[in-house]
Amino acid sequence: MNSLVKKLSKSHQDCPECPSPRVIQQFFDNLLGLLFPDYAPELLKEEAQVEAKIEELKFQLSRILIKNKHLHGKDGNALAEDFFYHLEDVYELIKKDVQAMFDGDPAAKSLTEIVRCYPGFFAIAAYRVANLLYNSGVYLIPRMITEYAHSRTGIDIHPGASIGEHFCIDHGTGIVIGETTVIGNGVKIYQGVTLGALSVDKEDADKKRHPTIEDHVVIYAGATILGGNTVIGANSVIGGNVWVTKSIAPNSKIYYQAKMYNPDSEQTDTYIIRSQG
Ligand SMILES: CC(=O)OC[C@H](N)C(=O)O
Repeated sequence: MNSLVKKLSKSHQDCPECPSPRVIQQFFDNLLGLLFPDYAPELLKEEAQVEAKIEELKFQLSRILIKNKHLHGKDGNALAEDFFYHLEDVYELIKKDVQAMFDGDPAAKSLTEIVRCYPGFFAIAAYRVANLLYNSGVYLIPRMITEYAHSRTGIDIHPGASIGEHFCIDHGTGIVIGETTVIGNGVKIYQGVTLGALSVDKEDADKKRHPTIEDHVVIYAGATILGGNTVIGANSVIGGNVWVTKSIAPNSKIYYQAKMYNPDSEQTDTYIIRSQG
């Protein structure tokens, strides 16, 4: 017991001022409530209240970044200023995602429903906020934000992924989008989709390991698309449970056609690839 006390005491002493997950989660929840009143615990009825909330959150973020300089090596105040300077762009992007999720789901009755209920909204909003920080050279805090969304929604989007406008996730549980994934505009994906690496060698850390999904591709539930050189051409449809490790031409439809069990037949399951048109 004495040795455990000693070990724990040393690890507490050695731990830099790590931001706890709870601090980061609170910051993100408050930010989301500022951007989307449907998500806010209390409405900000006056412009002055909005301004005050922005200043409060900017102060919180700069405190976190200043206290944790070892995570980025930069000026925390300048990073926080820069983050809030670009926040309007992120806000506009998330609004387009909300519209895409509304347009993409016949079951959605209102934009409010998307913000209040859809896991895709929460996960994409977390990704967009995290990606803004990630692109300014801060790494651990964005990972904590997207992991918070992962724990809430089951949707795992790496903050380093690059995702275009009007991104739609419906249902979403079990989605994995890797660090070097590139996704174009107007892409729609369903639950259980993996955009992953073909191999997970540590030496490949600086390489593009995850696929590129071009504009207006739809990927149905459970599909797995792997590899940094794999490109899914624009306007393609990837069917449920399909496993793809090679590029697919634009306008393709690829789906897995399961055969019914027939004891008199030798037939096995087949993949079908064909062009739309
Ligand atoms: C999504 C995925 O393939 O993850 C594997 C590994 N974490 C990597 O980034 O390569």
